[in-house]
Amino acid sequence: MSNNSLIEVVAGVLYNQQGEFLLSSRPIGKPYAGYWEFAGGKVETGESRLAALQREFAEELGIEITAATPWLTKIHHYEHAHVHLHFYRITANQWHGQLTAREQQSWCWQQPGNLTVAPILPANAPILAALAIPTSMSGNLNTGFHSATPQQPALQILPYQPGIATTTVVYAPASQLQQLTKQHPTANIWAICHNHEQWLQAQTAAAIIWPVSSNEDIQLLLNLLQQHPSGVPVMALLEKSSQPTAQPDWITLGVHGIIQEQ
Ligand SMILES: Nc1nc2c([nH]c(=O)n2[C@H]2C[C@H](O)[C@@H](COP(=O)(O)OP(=O)(O)OP(=O)(O)O)O2)c(=O)[nH]1
Repeated sequence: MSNNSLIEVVAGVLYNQQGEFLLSSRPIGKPYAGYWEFAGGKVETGESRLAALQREFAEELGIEITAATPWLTKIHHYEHAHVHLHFYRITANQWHGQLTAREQQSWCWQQPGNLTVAPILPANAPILAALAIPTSMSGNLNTGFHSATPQQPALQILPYQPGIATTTVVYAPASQLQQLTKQHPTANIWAICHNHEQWLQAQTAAAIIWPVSSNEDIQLLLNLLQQHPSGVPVMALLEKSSQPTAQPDWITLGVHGIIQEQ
């Protein structure tokens, strides 16, 4: 199937001041009516993605979005349409107005990692899992990483080793991902990447870890985020030795979160 037959869709993960995000139910009359989704919809011809997001949030929820950060992208084939989904994050200070259900839909605030509504749109399950990944972590590649602030969902990830419990979240070099996934199909594996080839391999991982120790690492990551937006969340691992290097504004460039090396 050519890319031309893909329908471009934008969807926004809208946050409130408490760090909760918004889900809405799809109105009656649409495919998957009653399923929960992020507000959004199809990009119209000649419209930018941000403009589409602003229009959809105004039409569906009566609020104004002033900015949004590109986050994950995903292609999904439904029976009714083949969609290219572009997910954005919208922080509490990037929108204003009174939330109003303008399409007879329901909406509710949800905590990352603790969903209380069902069913959700089939394409959205990995997206909701990604939301439960903290945006701030610390640790090091030898011993593992953990959430850095108490407000974040708690998470610990450990280096992969044979025999480790499959309920543990682990990381391994991207080159080993395929083999490890075959051995442990249900495991939650993050992939460490340093280059373009590994970035593509890692698109089946639960998340990408991108170690940053030089300006070249930064440049390559920024190019990849631009040219091959990721379907899985990307964590920039800021190595101690890289601290004097000027850091870009990672989150607005599409990185999910930061891991500070300790
Ligand atoms: N809005 C939204 N759509 C999603 C999400 N996840 C997902 O797979 N989709 C799919 C469902 C639909 O096939 C497509 C969005 O199309 P839509 O029918 O909601 O778009 P729209 O509001 O522009 O609809 P319409 O004007 O054509 O009635 O993307 C999501 O989180 N939010």
